[in-house]
Amino acid sequence: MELPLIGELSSTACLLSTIILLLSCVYYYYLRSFFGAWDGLGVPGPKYEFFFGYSRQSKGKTWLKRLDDYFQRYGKNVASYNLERRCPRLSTCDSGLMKHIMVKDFNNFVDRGANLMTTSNIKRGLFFLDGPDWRRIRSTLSSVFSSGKLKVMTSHINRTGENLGKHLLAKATQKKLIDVKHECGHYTSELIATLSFGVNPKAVGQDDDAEFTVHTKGLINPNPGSKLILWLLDTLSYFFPFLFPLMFRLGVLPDFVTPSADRYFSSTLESAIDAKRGQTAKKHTDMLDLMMQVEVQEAQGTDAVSTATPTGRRLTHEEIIGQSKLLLFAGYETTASTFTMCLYKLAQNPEIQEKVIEEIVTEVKGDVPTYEELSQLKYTEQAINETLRFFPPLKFVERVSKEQKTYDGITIPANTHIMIHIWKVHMNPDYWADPEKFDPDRFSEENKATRDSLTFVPFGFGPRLCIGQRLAYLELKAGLVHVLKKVRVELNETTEPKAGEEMKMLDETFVTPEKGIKLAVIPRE
Ligand code: HEM
Repeated sequence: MELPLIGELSSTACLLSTIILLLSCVYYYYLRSFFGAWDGLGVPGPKYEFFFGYSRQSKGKTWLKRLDDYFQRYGKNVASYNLERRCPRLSTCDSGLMKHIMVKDFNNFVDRGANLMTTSNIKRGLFFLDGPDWRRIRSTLSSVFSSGKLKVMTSHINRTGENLGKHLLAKATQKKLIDVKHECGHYTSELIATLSFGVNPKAVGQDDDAEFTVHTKGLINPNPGSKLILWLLDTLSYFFPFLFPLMFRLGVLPDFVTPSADRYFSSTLESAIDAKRGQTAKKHTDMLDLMMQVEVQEAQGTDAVSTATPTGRRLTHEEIIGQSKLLLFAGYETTASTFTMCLYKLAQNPEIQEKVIEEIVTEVKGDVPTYEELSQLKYTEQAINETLRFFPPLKFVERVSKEQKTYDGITIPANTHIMIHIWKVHMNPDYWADPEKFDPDRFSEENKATRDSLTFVPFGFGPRLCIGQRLAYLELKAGLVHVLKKVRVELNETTEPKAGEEMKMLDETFVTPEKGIKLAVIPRE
């Protein structure tokens, strides 16, 4: 074997060093292109230190805890850079600034910039849309959630609620414990299926998850293998930001939406739409019916955006399928986890549970509550709100700024990714006295009148507020009425966490207690 000559070696080394130097220069200028955005603006934060300091200072801590460290150190507004999106990032829990972003200067912060890497048409769902598409579809969907439509939905909700009440009473009579998340999940999954597209999976009362529930749970929940790949790529993309979009385009990245669940819902929805088209002169009650009323027939060659009416109320067939999938996803986990945590908190605080029962008994005259009676349940709503303050199903909401502007001395550069940290607002002692105490009276009319409304934002705020907020309250109140008319919930020696222990969640994205929640149910009469 011939050995390479010294001269050849040095020229190879020279070539390699030049390439490395060139790549470093390109990478440096690439980072500089967005890494200077906070310079001279005076907003405190780790900024450049973020790059390495993020992991070094906060070893072994979850990202929420790490962020908490930053809030402690820098205050309510923390400036850094979002390496994945290649833009400045502002993390905030400042109710004053939130008011500018979410309400006063909303037009500068319309977009959420949520880029879901998927080929599914759920991407056409309201949550993921920006700009004119978001405005058009938001105004169309608003009519689906009007008081009149919600009133009609109450009878569907009562049917499912009654079944849940009877099922829990049977468990109570048999002295069986209940897995609260399982029962509440079946309630909300049955409701969202019925209300969204008139299909009843009859989930309530079943031991196993119905096919519908399995797919709803799995829709945007990559399997552990995919999660690991996504996590690795996510970490690598801090150094090679082009990696994520490139691999997605090449089709080698796991889809964020589970393909089997996506196919299941596409075919279920297409069948439901076909069946509905075949019907003549019927009452329109579910969300799919309502969306079909404003559908633009693509077959007629009309383009939804350019032919939108002045009120912007038009939807294409593809958008209807996308909205339906999104409503399933958005409406299932959020409401199920709130119902679960509310029952848990009521079991932990029997005197508060007693007050809720008392109100239900006083206000709800018959076996099933009317829409009007549900709206009279003030204390019950206070208990739901206090649960949402403790356990907001979404930890943060996002916005992207259009132009650089200054609000109360804080300058936000253009194209900044803003993360509004709901959990930090809700647990902030500057806004809430004794935040760790569960106290529904914080939401009494008198207390509400003296509180800054931006300090309680489980559904977001302003024009991009959760569109399903009123439906969620309706489902939660009706659920509580049907359950508490039949049974009381109590802690049991198997209930986790034990008194004084912190509740651990499976991950930081959703409110899913690591060990589930088991409660005893006691018949009320
Ligand atoms: C306790 C239950 C729920 C909670 C806590 C919740 C929370 C949220 C939050 C925080 C946002 C973002 C708002 C913002 O950026 O300002 C949101 C958006 C949204 N939610 Fe909910 N949600 C719940 C139930 C529902 C239900 C039942 C539905 C529909 C069936 C729904 C549909 C949506 C949609 C479509 C959006 C996107 C709105 C837009 O971008 O215009 N949510 N939700």
